[in-house]
Amino acid sequence: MKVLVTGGAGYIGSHTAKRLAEHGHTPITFDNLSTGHRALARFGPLVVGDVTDPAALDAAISAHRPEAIVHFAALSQVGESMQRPELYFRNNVGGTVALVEAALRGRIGTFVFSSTAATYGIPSHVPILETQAVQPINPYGESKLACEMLLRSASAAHGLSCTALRYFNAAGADPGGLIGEAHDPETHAIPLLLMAAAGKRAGFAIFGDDYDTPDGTCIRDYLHVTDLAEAHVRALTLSGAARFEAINLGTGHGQSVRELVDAARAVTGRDFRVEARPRRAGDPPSLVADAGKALDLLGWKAEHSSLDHIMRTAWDWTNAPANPLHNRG
Ligand SMILES: NC(=O)c1ccc[n+]([C@@H]2O[C@H](COP(=O)([O-])OP(=O)(O)OC[C@H]3O[C@@H](n4cnc5c(N)ncnc54)[C@H](O)[C@@H]3O)[C@@H](O)[C@H]2O)c1
Ligand SMILES: O=c1ccn([C@@H]2O[C@H](COP(=O)(O)OP(=O)(O)O[C@H]3O[C@H](CO)[C@@H](O)[C@H](O)[C@H]3O)[C@@H](O)[C@H]2O)c(=O)[nH]1
Repeated sequence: MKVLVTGGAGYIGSHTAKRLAEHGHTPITFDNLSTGHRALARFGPLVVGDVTDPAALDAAISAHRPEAIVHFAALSQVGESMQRPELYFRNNVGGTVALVEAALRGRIGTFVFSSTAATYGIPSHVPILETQAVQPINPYGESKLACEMLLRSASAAHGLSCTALRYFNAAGADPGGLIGEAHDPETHAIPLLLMAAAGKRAGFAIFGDDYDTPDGTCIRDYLHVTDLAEAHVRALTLSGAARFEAINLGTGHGQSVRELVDAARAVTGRDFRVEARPRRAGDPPSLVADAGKALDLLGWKAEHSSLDHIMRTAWDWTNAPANPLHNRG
């Protein structure tokens, strides 16, 4: 199958493109390289373009004739979204509107969308089921929820088959050392910890140690990016016109920020400075997936997501020559 992968030059998109190619599919990456890297788009053709640009989308679709779309292209920093909500709605919602319209013009019937646990906001129950209320607490989560609403309606109106995958925390890197997480600036806990271990940062700040959790720090459900990639390939096989599903992708187990610190020290064998700072705005205390629906519908469960494997592969990637950020301070 030919699959248009928007955002395929980014972290999760590049791992999914690799997995698609391993399954015999052809990923066509469509990316504006705003936060992605040309070097990560190495598993099929790369079209440089913007998802908010209908003409660029039409040109890519008529040149490559994809049968399905996997849509990763988005801005995804919660803090930035609080400062510049209009940018997040324009890029994330505007891009998804343009892409749905292009899919309809190009008669592409299958659409897989990168959604997020941020759609739940502060959950009333953990682990979180897909039936729980979606009440995002920041513009990033709101923009993703708006996209889900469009996809649900477009599915009913036009017979599109749409799957919104609500990721919990993507982490780790492909063990081959050629692709991984390369955000600049980096805001995610695991790469920041490993940059501190590598001496590229002065230390690591824990954002809040006074939460109502066992050790006072936030709990998240960390999922290896190769597990995440496999779920997308399976989602493409879900069929049925006018079908919309929102599916959690997580392990069902949570880890605290302090547990991350311990794992980073154990895997790297290095010590680094760690200090507690005030809470970061917009951080829910605990986000853990109930991943039962993914098992039922996709036959998928996390298989490579031990914290040790996540940390080891992320550490190898921190030090890999192919990492676009390798030589930066
Ligand atoms: N990283 C996580 O833990 C996580 C968790 C939940 C959801 N997500 C979602 O997964 C997706 C991928 O996240 P990521 O961590 O790989 O981010 P990333 O920044 O590495 O990848 C996003 C890619 O999209 C591209 N892009 C952005 N706007 C574009 C536009 N208008 N046109 C074309 N390309 C554009 C960027 O250049 C980049 O290559 C995003 O939609 C994000 O919201 C990520
Ligand atoms: O320097 C840091 C960075 C993070 N954290 C904490 O570490 C945890 C994880 O933070 P981070 O890695 O930034 O991920 P999240 O903020 O949980 O967000 C990720 O996971 C969400 C779904 O759970 C997605 O919606 C987002 O796109 C994705 O970035 C949180 O409790 C943070 O407060 C720190 O203590 N210090």
